[in-house]
Amino acid sequence: MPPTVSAKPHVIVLSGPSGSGKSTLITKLFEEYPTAFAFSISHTTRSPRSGEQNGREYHFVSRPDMEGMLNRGEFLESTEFSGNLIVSSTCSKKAVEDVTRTGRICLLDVDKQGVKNIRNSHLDAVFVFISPPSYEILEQRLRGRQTDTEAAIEKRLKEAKESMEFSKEPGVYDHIILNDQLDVAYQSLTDILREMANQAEQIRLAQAGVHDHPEFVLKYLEEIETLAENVLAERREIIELNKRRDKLREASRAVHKQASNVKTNWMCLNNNFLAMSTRDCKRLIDRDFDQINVEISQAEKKLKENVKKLYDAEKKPEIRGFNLKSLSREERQELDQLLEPYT
Ligand SMILES: Nc1ncnc2c1ncn2[C@@H]1O[C@H](COP(=O)(O)OP(=O)(O)OP(=O)(O)O)[C@@H](O)[C@H]1O
Repeated sequence: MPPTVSAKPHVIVLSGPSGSGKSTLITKLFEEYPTAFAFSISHTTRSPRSGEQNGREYHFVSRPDMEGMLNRGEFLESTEFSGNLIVSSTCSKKAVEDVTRTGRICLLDVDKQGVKNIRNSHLDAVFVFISPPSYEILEQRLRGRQTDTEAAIEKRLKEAKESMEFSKEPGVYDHIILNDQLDVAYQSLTDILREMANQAEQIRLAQAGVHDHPEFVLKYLEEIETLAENVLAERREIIELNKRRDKLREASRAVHKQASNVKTNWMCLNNNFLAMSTRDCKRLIDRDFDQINVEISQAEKKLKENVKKLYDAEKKPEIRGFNLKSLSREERQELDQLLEPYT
């Protein structure tokens, strides 16, 4: 029997000033969860551009049809570009349903008016505001992107002020994510969305009917295998780094233990033997030690992330346990001193 899960619609409304990093975060989200999220397809009264297909980039509709839909209240929000009489809607109710029915989480990237309209629409959604660290940094990012004219930047900055004020109103947003360090902001976003993404995965699995679609199972197993291989590779890397650190530790002990009148040591570097003063030897070993400690903590962090991805895919609960970290140079020196009488 395929798993049974509630098909509760999942919708995320993402909003924030232009340049606050919505697209950057969404791109990362699609990379990590390639199938869990999707945008709804908007309706527009403009004509298709070359290469655009009806129902893929947009639902292309006539102005009277669009007005009919607007009058019947079929849109959650809409925007009118008055100059050329084009009406675009980022989300018709049906377009949202088309996404959620497939078990995917529907992402809506809307401005503050869109947020207001959707809040009033009784749609069951999570509202997330992406905030830049400051107005000045927002300006720098908009300029750095090099996609807008000076006039467009001025307009975006003016609107940013309004939307940042709006975000402070109580009851509008469920979460406000400060996008200062991208990784930290992304982590906050995925903390909010992970549970929803996992549920969406289960809904899709249930709807795909695993018995009727063996290719779905195969794809899932391949995904698990790739994630498990990443975990193994990272573990191997940590073992190798630890071996190198043990060798350095031995070398450090040997240098510290030798008689005080020994001034020169032979160091083996990449198959070459070099004569070095004891001071330089110690300095080199300490530097390598610090470097390897950094590499080990980075590898351990990556291992944790890879294990988490694997567990997420397998729907296992998060592991909680010891948080082992490498000894600092000072801690190692103290330990060496303590162990001195026994070595
Ligand atoms: N945390 C960050 N640190 C530094 N630069 C960032 C960060 N987040 C995003 N950026 C950069 O800021 C610029 C604007 O980001 P992005 O295009 O994702 O914003 P946006 O909110 O999607 O804007 P729009 O609504 O106009 O599409 C991009 O050049 C992006 O690389």
